[in-house]
Amino acid sequence: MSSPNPIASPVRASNDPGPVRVIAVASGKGGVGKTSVSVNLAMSLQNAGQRTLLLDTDLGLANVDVMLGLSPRFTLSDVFAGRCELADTLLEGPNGLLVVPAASGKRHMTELTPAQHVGLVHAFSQLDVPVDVMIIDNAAGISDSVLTFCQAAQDVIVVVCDEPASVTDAYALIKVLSRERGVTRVQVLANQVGHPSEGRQLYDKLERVTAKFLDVTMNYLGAIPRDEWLRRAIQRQEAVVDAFPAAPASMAFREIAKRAEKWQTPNGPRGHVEFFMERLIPTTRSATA
Ligand SMILES: Nc1ncnc2c1ncn2[C@@H]1O[C@H](COP(=O)(O)OP(=O)(O)OP(=O)(O)O)[C@@H](O)[C@H]1O
Repeated sequence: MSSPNPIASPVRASNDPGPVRVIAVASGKGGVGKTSVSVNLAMSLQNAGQRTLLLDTDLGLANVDVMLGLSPRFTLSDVFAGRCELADTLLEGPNGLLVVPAASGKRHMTELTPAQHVGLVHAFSQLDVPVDVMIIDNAAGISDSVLTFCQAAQDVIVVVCDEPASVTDAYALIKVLSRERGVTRVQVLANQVGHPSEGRQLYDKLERVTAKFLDVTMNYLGAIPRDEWLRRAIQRQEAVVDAFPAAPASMAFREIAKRAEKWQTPNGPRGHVEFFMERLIPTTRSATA
């Protein structure tokens, strides 16, 4: 197997971390900016002093590592193939951000079997790194994997943009999460907006229809402007918050991160998977072992 990964060695801080906050980023429709949101939100939280782990679960079209200019030696696909341990995949990104990369182009891997899900969450329970926040960058669509990761998270951010398909696909995702997976709260983030009011209008559109048909609490998280600096940062393989901190998108991401930091971690686990995910942190592990 691999040589020992320095990041994966026990580096637990002496102060016990609180429960890890798990935030899933999803969108329904592809290409709305979900990975850009995941990367920049994770980076903003890390820069604000939250020890953050960014998990790329998009096994079909992974690109978190590409966006951050990282060169994975192992990816999640290797974990599933038994070629390495989860700890071997851990990469250290800018400012100490931890990244678990997925593998691009493995279309057949986009759907995890229930056993692989259990294996993954079990592998997370074995990780011995202190983390305050875990951001999950999901694949587009409404696959079982997406639903499971969203269900496992304490908060779900649904990214929308100003395209009719984005709003209808976001609604379809929220509907399944609410009706089939017991998700009761959804944060909506509008991306690529031309004007702040555009974000609010998108949210209102979505909220009207969810209020009518679904039993789910919606919250407007805010908007990220359409920003040429973000595209340039992608070309430089950096998070825009690091490459161009004064860019409008960077300022918006920092605001969103501040809001996310204030979210209350629920007292009890929502479901079986969340129970295991919470074992990511050592204190809970000993309490639940
Ligand atoms: N706020 C923004 N301003 C300008 N361009 C943006 C913004 N957000 C995303 N983009 C553009 O949209 C493209 C797609 O973004 P991204 O890869 O983050 O989307 P995605 O939803 O994760 O896609 P996929 O579904 O394929 O994983 C980016 O390469 C970038 O050019």
